[in-house]
Amino acid sequence: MDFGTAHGQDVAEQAGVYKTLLESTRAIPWKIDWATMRFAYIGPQIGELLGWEPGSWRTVDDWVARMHPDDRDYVVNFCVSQSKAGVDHEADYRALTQAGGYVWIRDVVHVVRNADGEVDSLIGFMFDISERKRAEEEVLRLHKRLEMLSLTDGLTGIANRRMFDQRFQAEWNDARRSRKPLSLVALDIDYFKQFNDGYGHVKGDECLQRIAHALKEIARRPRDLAARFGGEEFILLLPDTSPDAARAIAESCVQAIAGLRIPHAGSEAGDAVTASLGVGTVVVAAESQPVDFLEAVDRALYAAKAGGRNRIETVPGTPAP
Ligand SMILES: Nc1nc2c(ncn2[C@@H]2O[C@H](COP(=O)(O)OP(=O)(O)OP(=O)(O)O)[C@@H](O)[C@H]2O)c(=O)[nH]1
Repeated sequence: MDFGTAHGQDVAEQAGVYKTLLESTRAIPWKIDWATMRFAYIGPQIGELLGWEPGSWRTVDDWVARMHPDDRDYVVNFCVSQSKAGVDHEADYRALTQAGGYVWIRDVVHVVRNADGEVDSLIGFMFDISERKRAEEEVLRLHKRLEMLSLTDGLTGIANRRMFDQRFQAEWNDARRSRKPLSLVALDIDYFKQFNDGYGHVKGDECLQRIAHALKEIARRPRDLAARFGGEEFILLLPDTSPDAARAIAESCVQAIAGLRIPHAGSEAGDAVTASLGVGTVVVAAESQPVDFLEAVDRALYAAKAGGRNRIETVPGTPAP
């Protein structure tokens, strides 16, 4: 019996089994020779996944060239430094397909050292993680949407009280640093209870929507914000806005609402929908509080109500422009 041949056959058979195993998994095996930086092997599955034939993967440059440009620097630097240090690692990146698309890959890399402890080669597996990435992106998208919804008023689609509170605090802090005037315009629809009673809640909702839309058109500078404060009350946050400019914006609100000509037979302030407004401007001092300013503007609004409605009142002591 020729043991040598039998042993040789066993080894060959075993190698065949391993090759079949490697090439029938969904993960794509590969090997790079460290000295030459050439692919010693890449599984044929790569052709199925990316469209590039196995033979076209010659050197690491082919790998780098077929990576999304935005991922390239980070992934290459990371993999090279880990490999040089002899540390096993993994990296996620988008691989270019022959058709011009991208597939998310997780590359899991093992650093093989020779008897002297020097890096001999890299072997690894590429996994197609597109599904997982899609799921992650979907979660992120839903999260952003949820966050946006939590800051938006459901009826009118403009900012809600929560968003106003956040932005007001941020602008307050900014105004304190910059010493630039910060203005608020608070607006409450007149005799809205009678409107609902006379025309019904659906028309009431429609009225709120139209007014919200008009206010959003007025608060149009990038940092301005029109928000529904609650019920039939709205508020405009106007950073870097002088008392005169804030007053002019309040007047625009009055005109815009008049321009909508929403009939309101039950109003004692006219035969169309009107609003009462409070306006205030502050140059923020170190010790002053946003809530005090907001309350002062709200008091001006109620002074406008008490004064007969369909008018604008200004917070007393509003600083000169
Ligand atoms: N249709 C509709 N009505 C609302 C909504 N939110 C608040 N309201 C109504 O707004 C009305 C507010 O009434 P009041 O607070 O008495 O104020 P008003 O009738 O406008 O009186 P003045 O503000 O004093 O002129 C109530 O009838 C609420 O039901 C809403 O989302 N949709």
